[in-house]
Amino acid sequence: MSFSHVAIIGLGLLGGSIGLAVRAELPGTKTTGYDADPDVRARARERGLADTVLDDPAEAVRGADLVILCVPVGAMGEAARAIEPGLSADTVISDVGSSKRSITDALVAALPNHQIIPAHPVAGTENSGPDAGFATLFHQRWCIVTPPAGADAEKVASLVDFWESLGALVETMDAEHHDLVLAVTSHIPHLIAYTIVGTASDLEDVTRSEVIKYSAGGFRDFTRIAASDPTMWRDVFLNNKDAVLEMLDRFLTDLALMREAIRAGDGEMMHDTFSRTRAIRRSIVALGQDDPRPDFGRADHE
Ligand SMILES: NC(=O)C1=CN([C@@H]2O[C@H](COP(=O)(O)OP(=O)(O)OC[C@H]3O[C@@H](n4cnc5c(N)ncnc54)[C@H](O)[C@@H]3O)[C@@H](O)[C@H]2O)C=CC1
Ligand SMILES: O=C(O)C(=O)Cc1ccc(O)cc1
Repeated sequence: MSFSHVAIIGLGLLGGSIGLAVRAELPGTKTTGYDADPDVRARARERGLADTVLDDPAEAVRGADLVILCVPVGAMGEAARAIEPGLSADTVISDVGSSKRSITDALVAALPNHQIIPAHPVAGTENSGPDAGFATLFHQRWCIVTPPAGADAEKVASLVDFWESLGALVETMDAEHHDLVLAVTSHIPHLIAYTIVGTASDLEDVTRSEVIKYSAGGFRDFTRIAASDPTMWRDVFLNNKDAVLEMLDRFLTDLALMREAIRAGDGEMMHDTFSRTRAIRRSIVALGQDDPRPDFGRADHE
């Protein structure tokens, strides 16, 4: 069964991209949308991020067979409560949040009588808001679906089909495993970027203009990630606390080993580690999972 009416709650980067992608890839599917911010709703109408943008969350989901919540992780429960009056009994409720365990709990608590099938398209940029979305965001990107125990298999299959239609590669796993994997592949890298850019800008003997001027090195890549939305990332760390702390402990142990290698002049240890990590990068490139688009990450890229 394919979905005929998709409602999108939150019309920023992810919600806007879903709306544009549905129009491009599933032209027979109707989209409606809502955002809590009236300025975002106005911009979403101008850009046509959904066929119809409504001023009321319950009206935005009325008649939809799939609702996708595209709001910050910490706002999922509130957004779910606001749509409840407009839902039908068999509407599938999904989301795109970057962590999964706490969102699943919040959605099940808010909508205990509905089919909740959370998902996380591992696709994004450092840009946010209604101008940031683009139709090809999900092409050749993983989307991880995390069905809770007892989820309706047919509805899970429909959600998998939906994401594949938007160009994504889909994997299913449980929410706990998702949170652990994403802690190390996404959440901690963002934490490192936020921290190193903060450290550099706090240095008293390096001026701000020097930080900007000489940022052509590895630092420049960190500044892109450190420009990501503060509300979104605050919510990720508040909601994936256990997995992030577990992976952060491991990372800090490895960082301390690296500090000791530098202190002891242990070039062999450094060379071994850097060779291993270079091989990881090369296997990612060989799998075609780096992004060949030179301007990927820019909202105006299409
Ligand atoms: N930015 C990224 O690269 C990625 C983000 N995600 C996840 O997607 C979700 C959305 O992120 P973005 O689209 O980047 O954020 P965004 O900031 O571009 O858009 C979020 C929108 O939600 C609206 N909103 C907030 N609370 C609301 C509520 N209660 N009801 C209705 N609208 C509400 C905001 O006004 C905003 O327009 C987050 O949960 C994030 O973790 C997932 C993959 C990638
Ligand atoms: O822009 C980047 O480098 C990202 O890492 C985008 C991103 C951010 C959050 C996610 O949950 C998934 C992807």
